[in-house]
Amino acid sequence: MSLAPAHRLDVALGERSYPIHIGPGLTARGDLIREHLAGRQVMIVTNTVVAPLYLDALKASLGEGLDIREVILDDGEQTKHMASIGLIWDALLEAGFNRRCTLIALGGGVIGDMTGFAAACYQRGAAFIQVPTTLLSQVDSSVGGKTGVNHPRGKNMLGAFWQPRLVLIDTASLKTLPQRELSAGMAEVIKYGLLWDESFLSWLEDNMTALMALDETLLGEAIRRSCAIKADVVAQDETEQGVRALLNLGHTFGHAIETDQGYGVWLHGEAVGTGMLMAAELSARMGWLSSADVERVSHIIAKAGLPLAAPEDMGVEDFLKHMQLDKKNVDGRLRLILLERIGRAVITEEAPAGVLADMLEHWPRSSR
Ligand SMILES: NC(=O)c1ccc[n+]([C@@H]2O[C@H](COP(=O)([O-])OP(=O)(O)OC[C@H]3O[C@@H](n4cnc5c(N)ncnc54)[C@H](O)[C@@H]3O)[C@@H](O)[C@H]2O)c1
Ligand SMILES: O=C(O)C(=O)C[C@@H](O)[C@H](O)[C@H](O)COP(=O)(O)O
Ligand SMILES: [Zn+2]
Repeated sequence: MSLAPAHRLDVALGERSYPIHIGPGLTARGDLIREHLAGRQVMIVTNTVVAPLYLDALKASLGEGLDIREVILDDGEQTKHMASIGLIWDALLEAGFNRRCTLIALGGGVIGDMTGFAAACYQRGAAFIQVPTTLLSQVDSSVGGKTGVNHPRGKNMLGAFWQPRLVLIDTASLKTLPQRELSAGMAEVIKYGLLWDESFLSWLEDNMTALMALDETLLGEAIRRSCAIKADVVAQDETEQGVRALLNLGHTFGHAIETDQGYGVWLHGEAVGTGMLMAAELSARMGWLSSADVERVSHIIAKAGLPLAAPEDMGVEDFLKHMQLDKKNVDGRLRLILLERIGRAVITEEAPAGVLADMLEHWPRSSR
């Protein structure tokens, strides 16, 4: 008999509710996946880095009697565009798959976001399952159903809300993850503490050194707590009409950096790390955070190995140009996620333009 996963959480969305299983070795638990397949037809979507590491194990665990195909995409954020979605659709049609097929995303957030988007549109909606293999995708992108691709003018500008049927998180897959990617994922973990749960932030401060050294028990706990917060927020506001926007803390600045520098030059998590510190500094200028609070944010972001300075060639106007296109804005008014205090984020249109511009002008810059 198979062992139970270490943790199970649920994203409560009525008839579209789904489980998140977290634990080491879950890539071998094809039985958990089989329960959620729409039919016999299975398309695994992965990339050239992840396929040699985990594709065979996943296929073997799915067992007999299925029609399993695969599409192996190029790697990287720069591949997160419509042409890659076309390749997934081509593979599905080539295989003759119908509406009762299931797409499985095996990889990081780029693969997860694209597989979900391809599934959302395929024959007006096919089932999909997330098997996330980076820290970032395990704590954030695999949960909540935001799917999509980038446009040269802006991050995630084309997409759909489309929920997976299952999120299967094998924490052992983090052993092969490069340290830079671990840091990037840690940015989104820190985000939950900053926006929702001060006690989680304190726990991260106490344990960051061990987490960055891949302590398995602590990482499992960080992933569980992160997914629990995300599942809670998404269950309250699936399509970002209100509270879900708080999950965008640091992203207005971060997406501006990613778009400006060219996708993949700054990792998403790196840009979010710097963006969260910028949000903290602006919150202090609004009179909400103290300078000790900002120092606290700066310290944990640095401890996770994330950059603090903005790109040296990005001026105030570059930031503002990208921020004007942000999806949260309403009728041309800039909406930001700032911190009222540590552990409590707010959506605001109140930041004065002059204060924002001054903050951006004096922000430290460096080359990468
Ligand atoms: N949908 C959401 O809610 C949401 C949330 C956060 C981020 N995102 C998106 O996620 C993307 C970033 O995801 P990411 O940080 O996972 O990047 P990624 O998908 O590019 O993966 C990072 C790198 O790690 C490699 N990799 C993956 N698993 C590995 C493993 N186990 N061992 C070794 N290498 C491995 C990948 O091939 C890639 O080179 C961005 O596009 C971002 O916009 C989406
Ligand atoms: O799930 C959410 O909601 C988030 O905002 C999570 C973010 O970490 C993630 O980067 C998301 O893709 C950003 O969404 P966008 O709507 O700002 O493109
Ligand atoms: Zn993010």
